[in-house]
Order: sequence, then structure tokens, then C-alpha cells
Amino acid sequence: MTPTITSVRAYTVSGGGADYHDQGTGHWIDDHIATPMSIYPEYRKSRQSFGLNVLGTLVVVLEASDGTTGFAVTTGGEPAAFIVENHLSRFVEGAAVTNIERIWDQMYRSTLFYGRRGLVLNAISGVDLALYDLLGKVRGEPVYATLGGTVRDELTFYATGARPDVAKSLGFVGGKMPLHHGPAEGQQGMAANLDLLGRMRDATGDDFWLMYDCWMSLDVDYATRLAHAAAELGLKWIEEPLPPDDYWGHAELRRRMPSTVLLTSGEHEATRWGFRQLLETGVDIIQPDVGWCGGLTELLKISALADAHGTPVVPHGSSVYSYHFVVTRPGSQFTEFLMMAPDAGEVVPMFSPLLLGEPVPESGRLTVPDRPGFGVELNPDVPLHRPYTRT
Ligand SMILES: C[C@H](O)[C@H](O)[C@@H](O)C(O)C(=O)O
Ligand SMILES: [Mg+2]
Repeated sequence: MTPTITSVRAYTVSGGGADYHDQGTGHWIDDHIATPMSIYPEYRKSRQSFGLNVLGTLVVVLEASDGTTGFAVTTGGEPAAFIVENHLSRFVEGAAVTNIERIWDQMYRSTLFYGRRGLVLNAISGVDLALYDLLGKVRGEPVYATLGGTVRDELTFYATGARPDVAKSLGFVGGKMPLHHGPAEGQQGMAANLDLLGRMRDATGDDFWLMYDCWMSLDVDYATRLAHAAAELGLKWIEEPLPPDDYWGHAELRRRMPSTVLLTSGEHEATRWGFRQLLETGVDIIQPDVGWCGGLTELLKISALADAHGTPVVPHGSSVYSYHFVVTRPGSQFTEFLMMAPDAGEVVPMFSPLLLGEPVPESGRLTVPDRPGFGVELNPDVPLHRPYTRT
């Protein structure tokens, strides 16, 4: 008999974990990175100064009638825990562990009046990923098998961090750097952006992929000028240059950019409807985050839509949650690894210290472990807090 889900519990954790922006001082991920808030000088130096790390990590734990537990982690912290415990749990408790599609549909429809994107979709994603983990653990199979099996033996990675030169020596196929200066820092900022790219090109040679992650910080004019100048230095792609709501700007920018530089976006987009709009702008690669876009159930739909557009899907970060998807998709030829060591100088697990068994690439490659579910467990040494206990 198919087990049913007997309980849903939502926990928070602070300091690293799934909220990988919640790092200590001196970390490269908070070092004067261009953001939509860079127009205000007082918020330029640090993203934590404007609250990038206020949410923290959400951990969703599900228990089934046969005693099996499944879990998932994402960003969302206490407000997402509230949504999971007080709203979404009603669609999950009592359902069969196989009923993922119906649970997703009910979570999405019932939250439309305050949801559609952002935090609510993070919460839905967390529950959805926990459902896949639980189903895999009940069946004794890895999530990639539940999705239909692998299309490649191993994953190929590029690295995101401050040191593409180090990433090259570690075997990654490319390095994506955060852009440090936005339009408000004028010509001097533009020169500094290009200077860093030039130095990294010199250090890595002509064949290594170099990319700039602009984290929604630019406008069409600045992004156009950056793309043309950076094309001379062999930039592979310019990522998320514009605010996600500016679909029209994405289309205009794609028209204005040199054809040799790819335009990528989507890590802050959600659902098949959001990605439909983004795909219609002509972006070259979409980058959904499976912990934010609606979970695996929704990512499969987004990916089918992308296939029909001929657009590759290269998910944003998300460690094991991305790996089990990418290894099953012909349209996802490589994937991202976020370098979470403070100086981006070595490979450490992305969600450290929250998970046990979190695999990391070696020489830029990884065979996804065949353990049941997503193949990871919660580290018992990391204290979990359940802010909205139900009786
Ligand atoms: C490095 C970037 O600024 C972000 O912190 C990161 O989350 C990202 O956008 C990425 O693509 O990995
Ligand atoms: Mg990015």
C-alpha cells in the first residue's frame, strides 16, 4: 500500500546553509557587488547592509506513514516556515507520497491571492523538493531515477566566485564573477569592471569561459556598453543584467548586444508563466533556481517550454536539487557550482554545514550519487528551530 504523509514540519537555520548569502564578514559574496541598491551609496559596499540575508534558511521535513522521512532546504526562513505550517501543510498531510502533482497544483492555486512569485514560491519549492526526497526514499531510488533516468554519466561544472583563475586550476570549464560596479559608479566603475575581466582573461587564457553576473543591477544602456567592450575580452555571457520584471528591456538588450555574447537570466524568475515571458524576450540561456522557481514539479514544465524555444536550461546554484535535474536533461549540458569558501580558493559544499553527504565536483566534474532521494541528510550538529509548532 502507498504510504501517506503524516506530518509536515518547517524549521529555520541561520548562518550559511541554504541561505548561502548569510556569510561572515570578509566573504567574496558580500564584497562591493553591483545590485539594484547600488544607486544608494550607503548600500554599495555590502549586500547584507540592505538585508540580503534577512530571510535565512527554510528546512521542510515530511514524515510518511511507513516511518520514512524526506526533507529539503531552501531560502525563506521564518516567513516561509509560517506559510508552510499554517497554509501549505493542509494539502500535504493525509496525501499519498505519490500525489506530488496534485499537491503542487493545490499549493499554487490556493496561494494565488498573495503568491505567484518570491517567498511563497520559495515555500512551495521547499515542500515540493521534500516530496521528491520522500518519494525517492520510500521507493529506494535516487530522484534522477524518479524523473526518468540519466542522459549523461557525469555533470560538467563552471564555478561562480571571485577567482576564475583558481577555478581554472581546479578543473572547472569556466568562471563567473560578480560585477562590482553599476551605472551609478560611472566611467570609473566601468573601467574597473573591464580591467578585472582583462586581468582574469590574461590569467586564464583564451579558451576559458569567463562570465559576468550582474545581479539585476544595470540598465539597457549600461549593459549594452559593457557587453560590447567585454566582447573584446571574450566574455561568454552577461547574466541577469536587468531587473527581472523588465521583459521588454531584455528583448531590447538582446537586439543591441553583440551576437558573440550570450544573454542569460532567470534566477529570480518563477513558474512556467514567468519563464514563458522571459523566453519570449530571446534570452540565450535560462537559469531557474529549483528552490525558488516552484520546485522540481515546476522546473520540469519550465524546461519543456525552454526545449520548445531551443533555449538551454542551466539552473542557478542549488547543489543536489539541481544535480538530479541536470543529469536527466539533454538541454542542460553543464551546471553551476558556487564557490562558498570565503576567498573562493577551494571547493566546499554549497550548503555547508547543513547537509551530510553533499557531493562536490572533483576536477570540475561529478557523478551524481545513486543514494535514495536527493542522497543527503540533515547534519544533526546544526540546530533547527521550529517557529510555528502546530499541535
Ligand atoms: C554571485 C552573485 O552575485 C550571486 O550571489 C549568486 O547568487 C548568483 O547570482 C549566481 O548566479 O550564482
Ligand atoms: Mg546569477
